[in-house]
Amino acid sequence: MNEPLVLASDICRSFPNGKNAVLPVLTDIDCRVGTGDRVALVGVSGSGKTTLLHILGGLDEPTSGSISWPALGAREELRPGKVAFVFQTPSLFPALTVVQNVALPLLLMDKQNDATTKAREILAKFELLDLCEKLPEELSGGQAQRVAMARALVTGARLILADEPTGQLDSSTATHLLDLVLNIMDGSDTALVIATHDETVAARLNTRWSIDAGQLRHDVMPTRKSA
Ligand SMILES: Nc1ncnc2c1ncn2[C@@H]1O[C@H](COP(=O)(O)OP(=O)(O)OP(=O)(O)O)[C@@H](O)[C@H]1O
Repeated sequence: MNEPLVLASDICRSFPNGKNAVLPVLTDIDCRVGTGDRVALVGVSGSGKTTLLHILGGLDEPTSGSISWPALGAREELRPGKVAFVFQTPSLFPALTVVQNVALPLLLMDKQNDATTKAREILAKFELLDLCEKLPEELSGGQAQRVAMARALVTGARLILADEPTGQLDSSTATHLLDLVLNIMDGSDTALVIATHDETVAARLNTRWSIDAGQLRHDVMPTRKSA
């Protein structure tokens, strides 16, 4: 059953824009993310992809409209256990090793006992076991994004929101990251929403949302198998 994780209705988001002016970014947006969904959120730079992801994950609130998380609970209960973010810019803690970075959300959830074991398990799936004791500064961009993805998946969150996770990677590194993510999530109920400029990334996901001039268009794509 495709259970609703996020329901957004008539969402508008505007920002102050100089004296007495506002910048409307999102206008009357309706959307739903259900269990197991794989959504590509596309749109030109500045179209509002990050803004929408932040609203869907409860990091930001709409100016008007309503949003709820029927299967997840209240906004303040979403993170880190139920909703996980992968940010556009590097977000690993520089003083923590790879395995410590990935274990961190489990520690925040008071799951100290098996945090390191779980972190190592997910790092193995991302082909990163040999980098466990490295610091973020010792990683390539592609390795760092794999660690960030591993950290998002380690808690068993039911919704992963990834903001251009491949945006700074070359195409073969980007493809490898996406292959790993889709294979690891294959058959899982966890939903994935990826904001991307990259049409090859978007083509790998079965639902496509595009933002243009504040409006969200929904295109359902034929299901594609991960490589
Ligand atoms: N906190 C803020 N205050 C004011 N304006 C903002 C704020 N956050 C976003 N904006 C504006 O909202 C618009 C949409 O920004 P957003 O980052 O959501 O776009 P995007 O599609 O994710 O862009 P990119 O692909 O370049 O990351 C931009 O014009 C941006 O300047």
